[in-house]
Amino acid sequence: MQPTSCSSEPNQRIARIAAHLNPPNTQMGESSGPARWNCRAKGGSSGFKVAILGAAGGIGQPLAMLMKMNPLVSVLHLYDVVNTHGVTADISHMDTGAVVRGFLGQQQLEDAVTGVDVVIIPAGVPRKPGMTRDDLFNINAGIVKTLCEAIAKCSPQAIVNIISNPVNSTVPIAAEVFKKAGTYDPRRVLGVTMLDVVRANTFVGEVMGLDPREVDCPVVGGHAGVTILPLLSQVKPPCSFTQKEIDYLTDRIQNGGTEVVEAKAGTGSATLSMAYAAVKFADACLRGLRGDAGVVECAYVSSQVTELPFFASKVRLGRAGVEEIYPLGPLNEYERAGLEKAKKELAESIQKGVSFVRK
Ligand SMILES: NC(=O)c1ccc[n+]([C@@H]2O[C@H](COP(=O)([O-])OP(=O)(O)OC[C@H]3O[C@@H](n4cnc5c(N)ncnc54)[C@H](O)[C@@H]3O)[C@@H](O)[C@H]2O)c1
Ligand SMILES: O=C(O)C[C@H](O)C(=O)O
Repeated sequence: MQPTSCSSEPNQRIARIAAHLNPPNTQMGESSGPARWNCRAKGGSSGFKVAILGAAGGIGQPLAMLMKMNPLVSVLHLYDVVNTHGVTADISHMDTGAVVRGFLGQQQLEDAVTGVDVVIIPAGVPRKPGMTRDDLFNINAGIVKTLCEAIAKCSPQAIVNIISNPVNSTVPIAAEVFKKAGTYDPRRVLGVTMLDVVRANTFVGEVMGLDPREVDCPVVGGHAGVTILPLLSQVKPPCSFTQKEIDYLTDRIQNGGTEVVEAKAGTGSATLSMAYAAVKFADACLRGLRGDAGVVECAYVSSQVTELPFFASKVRLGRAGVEEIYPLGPLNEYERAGLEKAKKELAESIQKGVSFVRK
């Protein structure tokens, strides 16, 4: 039997492995030059380059694991201000195609985002019981702004998936940062509201005795309280709900995040279901980038569906990012009343985000 062919000499191979087991000193704030800590010098599969910013966090870790399993990803950049090396070492042992590289601290941020196709941002603090998502604004607004400044500079063509709360404000913040840098493409900045759809499909499935994988419930508006507007009249397969079921489902979908925050009792908010939803959404973005037809998901984007500058609705994803935004479709009276409430709160959250960057 012929030995497997390999381009490098055995000594070089060992040296390469040793280099990655003894990474350069990259404690927070220290830079180690452009090489960084590459867990493998060569990748297996051809595919897309994805960066996760906030990769060592509650969402970031399972998200990184699931993205390492995604066959569309060939290079995975993991960035955080703490603990990136541990997460990178751990995930890099998975025998899937993507090459994993870790980046630690602000000085490595630009390297982390350079040349990537998709950036996913779950960086920032989560809620504790009694807090609203807007209570996170003071800390997370600045984090998202800094991260987007680096993306605007180093990867202006990247598709950006924003998870950090309050999404209703952090997406406008990102848009303003890109506008300031002269690199804004509204098709490429997307707020991730997928978890609302995931929850809606699950809860509708429970009530109607359906497999949640067969349920498609659009959720529009935004990602906080009353701005989360499930369109139960448009559920597929078509379902006939009683008013009691509609009240129950609307309340449960709008407060699904709070349900998890309270159950976690001060230790954080949804992380595992969010990582699942984030990967589902990022995978849709990657399939769109690849040129797949008919990739449609809900997302919070720059929009003309209502008079507000940002709104979540069904969008078609393609090579350029958001290639089409679908109208809301026929709403019943209950949903029209919900829409008015949602728009009022959304308008304030959007303005708050815009003012934060323009001040
Ligand atoms: N969009 C959604 O549906 C949704 C769902 C769940 C959570 N979230 C939000 O996601 C965010 C993260 O939640 P989590 O549970 O992972 O929190 P976490 O505290 O567990 O993790 C956040 C990570 O961000 C990192 N971080 C902090 N500042 C950073 C910076 N400047 N640059 C890079 N990384 C930085 C932290 O070091 C940490 O590892 C929160 O704002 C939360 O509200 C959104
Ligand atoms: O509820 C939160 O604070 C986190 C997230 O937005 C969620 O919906 O689970």
